[in-house]
Amino acid sequence: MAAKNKIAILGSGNWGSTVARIAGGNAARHSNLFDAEVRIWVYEEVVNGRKLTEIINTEHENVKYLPGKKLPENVVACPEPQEAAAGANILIFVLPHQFVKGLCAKLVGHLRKDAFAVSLIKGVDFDEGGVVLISEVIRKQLGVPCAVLMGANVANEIAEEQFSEATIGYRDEQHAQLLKHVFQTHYFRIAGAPDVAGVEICGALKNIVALAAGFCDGMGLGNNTKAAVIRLGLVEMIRFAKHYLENVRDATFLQSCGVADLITTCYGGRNRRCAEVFARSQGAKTFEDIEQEVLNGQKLQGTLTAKDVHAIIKRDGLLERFRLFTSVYEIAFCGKPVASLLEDLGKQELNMNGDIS
Ligand SMILES: NC(=O)C1=CN([C@@H]2O[C@H](COP(=O)(O)OP(=O)(O)OC[C@H]3O[C@@H](n4cnc5c(N)ncnc54)[C@H](O)[C@@H]3O)[C@@H](O)[C@H]2O)C=CC1
Ligand SMILES: O=C(CO)COP(=O)(O)O
Repeated sequence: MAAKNKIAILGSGNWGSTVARIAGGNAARHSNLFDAEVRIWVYEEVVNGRKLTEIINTEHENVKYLPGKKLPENVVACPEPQEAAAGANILIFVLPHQFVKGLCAKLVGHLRKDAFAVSLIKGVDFDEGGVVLISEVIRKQLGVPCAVLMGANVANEIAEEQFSEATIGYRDEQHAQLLKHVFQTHYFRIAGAPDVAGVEICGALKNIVALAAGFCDGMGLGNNTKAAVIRLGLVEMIRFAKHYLENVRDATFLQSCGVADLITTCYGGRNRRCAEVFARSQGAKTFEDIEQEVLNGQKLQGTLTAKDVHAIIKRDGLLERFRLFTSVYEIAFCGKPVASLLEDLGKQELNMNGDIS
């Protein structure tokens, strides 16, 4: 008899813990489909004198990253990733993208033969060849297929069970159908798109645009400016996706992973919040200072992505085609004044033919 589907969650931050509420609930509810126990890998740390894994396994709450929300009792915290992944065939990767290679290195040789992954990670990697999606990093390092799930998903709102949507980007339709059962609830609605690259790159790039939106907020600007920044950012996201990746579908940008995630992050995300603080500090604080001061251990993904994206578009002589991405990088890392964002955007001639290419 085939082994039962078993879910492991690799990562336990703000989104990882929220997803543990959802996947834990669904594993218990769909007992015909899933083993009830869901293990979650927790990067061990001491919180109020106790190990975080011990707190989660006794209080059923991640008091540091998702305080005030109970996790289902069938969610079991493990300090070692191999222990969390043992016996699981559905591996949910949900940790800051800078840590994914180190995690995968520990998992090599410890996975079930029929294991497959889904990445909820919003970031991107680069090598000499160009853009490397995080789902590709996972697929190559572990030798497992990897889908993605992205969307307009500010974790705290989903933990409140407010209605929202997400998009699964997949290659294997059977995996996607099973993943829908892992994630879907009455308040968290799942769509699919056979476009892993398109879904994933939207999730990574919108974080750069969110920094620009936060700069606008920090300068005290209003809704029209932010809407323009969101639109210009979306154009650059589409341009970047089409330039660097193959077969990205136009329809993907209209899914939750596209325009909806861009909007929610530009209004309610951590990248936006930290960029606002950065702009108000007028050069007195770095993003590293602000991440530590504002996020209590949570991590920014947009600044790293802005740096990496800038390196590749500079290498390829494309800075003029990506003025918003370039400007965000120069403001965040090169000491350019925040107001230069709008000067830079104002220098580009807009098309009179309705074209956005
Ligand atoms: N929080 C949100 O609203 C959403 C987050 N995401 C994405 O999900 C991914 C994970 O984010 P969150 O769960 O929010 O995490 P988080 O930013 O809330 O927490 C950081 C996590 O990193 C862990 N960590 C710290 N140092 C580490 C190390 N050296 N090695 C491994 N782990 C370490 C911490 O223990 C913690 O679990 C990110 O790519 C993010 O963009 C996606 C949708 C929504
Ligand atoms: O991805 C997110 C919402 O979908 C969260 O964005 P932040 O990482 O900026 O909070």
